[in-house]
Amino acid sequence: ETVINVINPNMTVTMTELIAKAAQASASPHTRIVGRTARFGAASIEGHYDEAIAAVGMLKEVEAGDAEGCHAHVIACFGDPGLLAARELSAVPVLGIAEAAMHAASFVATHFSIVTTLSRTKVIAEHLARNYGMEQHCRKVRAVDVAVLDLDKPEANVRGTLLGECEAALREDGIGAIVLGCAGMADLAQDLSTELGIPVIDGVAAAVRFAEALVGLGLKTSKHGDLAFPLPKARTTL
Ligand SMILES: NC(=O)NC1=NC(=O)NC1=O
Repeated sequence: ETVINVINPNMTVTMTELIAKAAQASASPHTRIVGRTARFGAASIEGHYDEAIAAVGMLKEVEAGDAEGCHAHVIACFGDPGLLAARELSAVPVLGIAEAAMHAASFVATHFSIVTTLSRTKVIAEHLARNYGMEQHCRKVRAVDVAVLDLDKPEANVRGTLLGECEAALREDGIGAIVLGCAGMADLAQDLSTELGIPVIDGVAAAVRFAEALVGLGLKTSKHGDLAFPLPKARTTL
């Protein structure tokens, strides 16, 4: 059995449930998904400050997963908060949903656009695309301006707004695929992909399958050099 620790770095349990459901739907039969929720940080992550404090709570859940002997971690927030810190901390593979989604999109299209939540978080996705060497593939980061915790509210009409933004991207951006820029959109990818007739990628599903692939390849996070375990020293623990 492969155990994948899927961490919601925000503190909203209903989002963890949506994420874990999407993760299990994507996983192979012999993979067990353990969904974990950050117990320190923010109810939702919508900016640099939220990401900084959420990373601390996320890292505690990496420790919990490692203590349980999980085979890989998925950081299920589109900012990939604390990704390299988690890779230092853990010896098993750690994937962020943004990195996984962008790579999946680059395998099926020459160019893609990202559709995320609030306009103020677009810069975070732009920084990630640059850091991941994806600037040649990522044409544009768009936003639907729906708050993360409103994504599951019927009155927010997220599906309709997302569909409209995706159609504009298809018309204007010269792309072949769309990346959904929030873990809270995980349940919408399939439906939008069918409606638009193009790959619409949810990073939760992509990260779970890539994690299974790395485990299957016997690959673990390298502890030589940059991602070696953190140096022992006095630290404030939660
Ligand atoms: N772009 C985003 O809004 N990302 C996210 N904020 C969260 O709280 N979870 C996400 O995936």
